[in-house]
Amino acid sequence: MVAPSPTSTPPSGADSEVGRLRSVLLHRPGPELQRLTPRNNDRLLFDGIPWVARAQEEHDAFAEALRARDVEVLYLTELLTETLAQPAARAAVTDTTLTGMSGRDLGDPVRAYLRSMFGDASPEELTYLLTAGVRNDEVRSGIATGTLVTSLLAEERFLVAPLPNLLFTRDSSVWLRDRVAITSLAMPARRRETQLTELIYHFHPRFAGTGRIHGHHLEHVEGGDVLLLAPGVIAVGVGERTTPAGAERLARQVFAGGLATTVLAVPIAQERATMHLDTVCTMVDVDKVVMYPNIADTLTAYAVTPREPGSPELEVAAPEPFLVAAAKAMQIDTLHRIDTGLDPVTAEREQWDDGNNTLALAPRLTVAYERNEGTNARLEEEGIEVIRIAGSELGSGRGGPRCMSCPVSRDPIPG
Ligand SMILES: NC(=O)NCCC[C@H](N)C(=O)O
Repeated sequence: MVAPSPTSTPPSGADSEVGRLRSVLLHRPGPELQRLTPRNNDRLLFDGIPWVARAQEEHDAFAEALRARDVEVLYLTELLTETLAQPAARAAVTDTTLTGMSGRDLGDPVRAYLRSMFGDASPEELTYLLTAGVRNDEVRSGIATGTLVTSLLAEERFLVAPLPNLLFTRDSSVWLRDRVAITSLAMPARRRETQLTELIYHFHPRFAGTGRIHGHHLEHVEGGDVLLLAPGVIAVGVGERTTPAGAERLARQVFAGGLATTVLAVPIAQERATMHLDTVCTMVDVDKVVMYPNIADTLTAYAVTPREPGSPELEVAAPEPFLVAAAKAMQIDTLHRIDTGLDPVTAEREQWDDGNNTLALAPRLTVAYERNEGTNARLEEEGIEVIRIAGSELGSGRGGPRCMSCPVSRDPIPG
């Protein structure tokens, strides 16, 4: 059994996008990516079949770039394995994986077989089963009783689905000040991810005492839609993933918890290219965003505030241009915009390749994919230091440095 690591520094959470990054949760791509095939990649939300060894090299270089700037890197699978050393955690994850919606297609004999497979597995093996999934042919040969499920389902059909999008740790939890929000993912291929993040935050000693909000069973909210524009000001994209009801629920919770005073609900097109707000806009300084110019002039925001301090009733203002509403809520004169690319075609290409999806390590210091040369050059012209990373394979899941990271501790921004 793996002993849980001792509680080190309790996470302080984050109240901005650009405060000095101290600790971050990543997921090194692993065997779950080996499960992608040309027949299932669309359903599993990948645009192609990544070369896994190269994706791991790219990811290791990303993690090393963070460590070189004194950022602590936590790995999701390590935390999960440590969590699974606890019998209560194993029991909880076995139930959520094999019963309810996730286990709906199993039938009793297969469920019982998988239950005993999970029960016999070491924490490392269980982590593997939970992330890489279990295919029918991996069960069919071992199961003793006759079952229609293993007989009729195709060999390559997953009985426990693989989770290739674990790579994008941004989406499955988000820290709001010292509280962590367990999100609720909209796409069926990703729903189980938050069962795992919820398990880690609930059971791992490192997070003992951390307050949690939201939950995987509530209205859809994805972390890629949540931008901490300034302390107390949160923008929430509402589109393909986060629903209006999700944004509304999150607003109520952050107001009730004293975590924010304004939430800006930002409608974004319900398309794959703009699946999250952080695919079109991320912060690179306390008053600067890198933004997709083709939508910059039409993006709007509805400012949501509590009707009275402490009241669960909300006041929803009329929509305003996003940059105007954001600057007003942040109490600054202007939220400056740096465009992705100089012309609409370069902008569209680089937006698609996650040129907007940057991860700030501090004000004016950001990590970006090297391939987005136009955008990176513009960032540097504006005084932003860009740490370039390779992402030819990582990018096949359509996510950049921000999507691949969940900040667990950031310093407050210097006053
Ligand atoms: N915040 C993000 O934009 N995350 C990227 C998620 C990509 C993943 N393949 C998905 O479609 O959900």
